[in-house]
Amino acid sequence: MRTLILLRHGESGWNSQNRFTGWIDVDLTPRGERQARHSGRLLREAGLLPDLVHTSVLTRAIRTATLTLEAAGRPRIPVTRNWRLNERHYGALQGREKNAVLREFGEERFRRWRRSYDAAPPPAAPDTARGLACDPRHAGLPHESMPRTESLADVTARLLPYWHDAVVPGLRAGRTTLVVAHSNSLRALVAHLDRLSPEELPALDIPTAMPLRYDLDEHLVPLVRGGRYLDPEAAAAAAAEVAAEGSRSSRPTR
Ligand SMILES: O=C(O)[C@@H](CO)OP(=O)(O)O
Repeated sequence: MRTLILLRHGESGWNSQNRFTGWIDVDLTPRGERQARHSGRLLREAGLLPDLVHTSVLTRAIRTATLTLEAAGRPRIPVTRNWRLNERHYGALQGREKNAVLREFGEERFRRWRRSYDAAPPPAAPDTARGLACDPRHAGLPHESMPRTESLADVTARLLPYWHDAVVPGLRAGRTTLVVAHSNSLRALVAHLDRLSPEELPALDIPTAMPLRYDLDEHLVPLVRGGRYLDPEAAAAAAAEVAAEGSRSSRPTR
């Protein structure tokens, strides 16, 4: 059996302000830091100690991984970072308040942009892609392929090569593997593992900083479809909050 743990970063500044974030590099709030440490304690209590870690190149995932590993008592294990685990590029919606986007474009478009498989939000301005191309974190991503918006299908297409080339070998070698990423890169990964259909995808919401355990057979098929959250009740409540974004106001950052 192989064990994979999926973890969305803790609350970021723009999560608390209810803003679309995407590739914008927003840091954790103090609450997000506490959530990350709590995730580490949950791992330790469950005796689920990672051997390998993969994160995106975004600060909120990198810092969540660091704080989680410290609290789990595994601060020095190998961590690999790659842009392919980044959040979905949310195009021109990045930085905008979810409530305002819902009011401006209506429920149906808002839902399609957030949770459908194939709809991409309107693209960001071309100069944003030029800025990303200069960032050394995206070395290996050709300038002309730098995204200006992404659907979940696009995220799946850029994520799966990393899954197969970098994550799967560790799992096959029997290493307990932690992947610290984002709402939509993890939705893409869960959809792949659980073979979710495009019709099942809209109902999938990943809460912040709730470790999700997948035990996989030798073909990397989950023994339990959907995996198991280490704290299932808290995860269900937090996932319902994510689903309701757009209709909630921002949260004070403490
Ligand atoms: O804004 C984003 O980048 C993501 C995560 O916060 O939003 P959503 O969960 O709505 O896809």
